[in-house]
Amino acid sequence: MGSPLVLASGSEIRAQLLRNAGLDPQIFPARIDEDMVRESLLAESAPPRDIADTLAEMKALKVSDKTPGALVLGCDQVLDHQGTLFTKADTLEQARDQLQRLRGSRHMLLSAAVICRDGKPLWRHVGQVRLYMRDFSDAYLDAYLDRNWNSVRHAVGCYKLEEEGVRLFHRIEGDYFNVLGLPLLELLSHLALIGEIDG
Ligand SMILES: Nc1nc2c(ncn2[C@H]2C[C@H](O)[C@@H](COP(=O)(O)OP(=O)(O)OP(=O)(O)O)O2)c(=O)[nH]1
Repeated sequence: MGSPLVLASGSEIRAQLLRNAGLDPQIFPARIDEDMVRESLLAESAPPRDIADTLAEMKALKVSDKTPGALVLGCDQVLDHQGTLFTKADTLEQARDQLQRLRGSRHMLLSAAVICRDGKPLWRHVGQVRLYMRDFSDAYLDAYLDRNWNSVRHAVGCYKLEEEGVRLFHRIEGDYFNVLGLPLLELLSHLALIGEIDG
C-alpha cells in the first residue's frame, strides 16, 4: 500500500472485506448524524443513490480532515423498496415489519463508497444490487428473527447474506460484496490503477 488507508466506518464487515483482500486499513469511524442528513435529503426528494453517495462523502471528508495525506474511504448503504428508503431496524418488531414488507417483492441495495484525501474527493462509486425476496411465512420469519436478530440488527435490510439471510432470497442480481456493503471490486481495481496497491 502506498498512502495510508483509513476506513471511515464502524462496519465490521467492511473492515473484514478489506483485510481479507490483503489491505490493512486504519479504522476511524466518522461521527456524523446520518439520520439528520438522510431526513433533510429526503425532504428535498433526493434519490436513494444520492443519499448514499452524500453520506459516504461526508464520512470520508470528516475523517480526511483529521488524517492528512491518507486515503480515506467513506461508505454508506441504503435499501430502496419501491421508492421507500429503509434504514436499519431499531427493534425486533421493526425488523419483523420491514421483512414483512420486503418479502415476496424486489428491493435494491445501493452501496456507496467515496475516497477522499486532504479534504478532497478523489473517487466515488455506487454499487447496485437487485434482490428478490421469497414470500416466506410468518412462522419462518419469527423463527429467523429469534435466531438472527442479535446479528442482523446492525445490517440494513435485517439480513446478512453470508449467514441465514441467504434463505430469504430466491434471486439476486449484482455482486455479493455490494450486498455486504462495499463495492469492493471497483475499489480494489481503482487502488491498483492508481498504484496504491500492487496488481
Ligand atoms: N455482514 C453483513 N453486513 C451487512 C450485510 N448487508 C448490510 N450489512 C451491513 C454493512 C454495514 O455495516 C451496514 C450498512 O449500514 P451503514 O452503511 O450505515 O454502515 P454502518 O452504520 O454499519 O457503519 P458506518 O456508517 O460506515 O460507520 O449493514 C450483509 O449481508 N452481511
